[in-house]
Amino acid sequence: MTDPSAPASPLPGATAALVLADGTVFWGRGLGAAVTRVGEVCFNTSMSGYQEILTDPSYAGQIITFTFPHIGNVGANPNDLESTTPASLGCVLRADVTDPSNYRSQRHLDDWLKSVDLPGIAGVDTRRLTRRIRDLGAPSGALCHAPDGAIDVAALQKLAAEWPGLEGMDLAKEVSCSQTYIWTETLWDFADDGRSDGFGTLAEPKFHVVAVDYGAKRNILRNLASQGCRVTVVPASATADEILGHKPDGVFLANGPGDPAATGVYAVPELRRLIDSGVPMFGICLGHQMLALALGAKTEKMHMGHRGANHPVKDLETGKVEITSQNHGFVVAEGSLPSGVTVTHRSLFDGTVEGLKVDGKPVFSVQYHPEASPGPMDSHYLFARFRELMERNA
Ligand SMILES: NC(=O)CC[C@H](N)C(=O)O
Repeated sequence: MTDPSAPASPLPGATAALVLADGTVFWGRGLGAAVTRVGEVCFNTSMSGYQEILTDPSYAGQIITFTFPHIGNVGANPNDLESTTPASLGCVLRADVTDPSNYRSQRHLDDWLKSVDLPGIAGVDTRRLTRRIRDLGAPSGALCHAPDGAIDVAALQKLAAEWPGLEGMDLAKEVSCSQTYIWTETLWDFADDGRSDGFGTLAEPKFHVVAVDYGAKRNILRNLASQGCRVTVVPASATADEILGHKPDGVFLANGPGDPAATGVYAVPELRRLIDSGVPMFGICLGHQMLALALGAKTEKMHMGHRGANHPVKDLETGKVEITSQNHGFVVAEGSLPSGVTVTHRSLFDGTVEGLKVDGKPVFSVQYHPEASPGPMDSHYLFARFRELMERNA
C-alpha cells in the first residue's frame, strides 16, 4: 500500500525507486525481477562486463550503480557468468536498456535479470548518486521494483535505515561452495571469437593448487588452470589440515564478499598454519586481506571503496604501472603491518596498499583482481608468478 504522506513521484509512471537511509529518493523505471532488496549502494566505473560484475560473488550485500550510461546493450549470455546465482542485490542504471546488439548475445538483460531474481532501476541520475557516494560514503539503500507503481517510500527508508551495514558481516560463508570440487576449465580462446563455448580443458596438469573459496570468480580458477594447475576448490571453512591433506603444490586464497575481520574469526588461525607450512600461497582481494590478518595486520572499511576497471596500481619492485580491475570496500591498514611483510603494490588513486609479500616465504597477495573479468589484462603476470613460486618450491 502506498503511504499517503510519502513524497509523490516526480517521475510520471515510475515503477521503481532507490531509497537511501537518509530518505533521499531516486525514482526510475523498473527492470528485472519485481522485488525489493536492501543493502549497501556502491558504484562501479567499468565501461563493459556488467554481467561479470553482477555475478561476482564479492558483491554480496551490495546494490551496484553503473556509472557507464549504456548498460545492457550487448545483451546477456551464459559464458560471461562468474557464478551461477548472483550474490549482488541489483543494479542502478542511467539509460533504459536498448535491444541487444552483439553476436554473443543470447537474451535481453531484462530477461536475464528476471531469470536470476535481480531487480534493476533505469532512468536514475547516476552522476548525482555517484557524487553522493563519493562525498558521504557508501550508504545503505532499498531498491524496489513495483510494476504497478505502488512504492512505499517511508517503508523503504525504514528498511534501509535498519540494515546493519557490511562491517562485521561474514558473507563468505553464504557464497562459498559447500562441497570440495575439482576445476580444470581453462581461459576463453579468443581465436574462437566467442561464437561457441570456447573454454578449454587442462590436458596435463603440472601443479595441484587448493583454492579456498571465499566467493571465487570462475575466471580466477580458469587463469590458474591456464597456468597448468589442477585446482581443488575447498569451502571457506576448510582447516589447514584438510587443505594440506590434499598435498597441494600451492594454496590460493580467493576473492569474496563482506568484512574480512568477520571472516577471519574462523579462517585466520588456519591461514597462520598454512603460512608456517612453507607452501607457496597467493591471495586475491578478500584472500589478500585474510592473509594480512593472519600475518597480524588489521583491515578497515574504506570511505567509498575501489570498484572499476581503470585503477592504476604501481608495482613498487619493477616501477611499472598496471591498469587494474578492482572491487573492494575494505583495505589493509598499512600502519598495522608487522615487520617481515613488504608492500609490493600501491594504488595511484589514493596510495593505499595493493600488494604484499612475506619476506623469506613464497607468499604474496594483491588487493585487486588480476583475472580482470572485466578489465585490462595487465596483471595476468601474477598467475605466472604464482606458478614460478611453485616451480621453485618443487
Ligand atoms: N573482491 C573482493 O574480494 C572484496 C573483498 C572485501 N569483501 C571488500 O569489500 O573489501
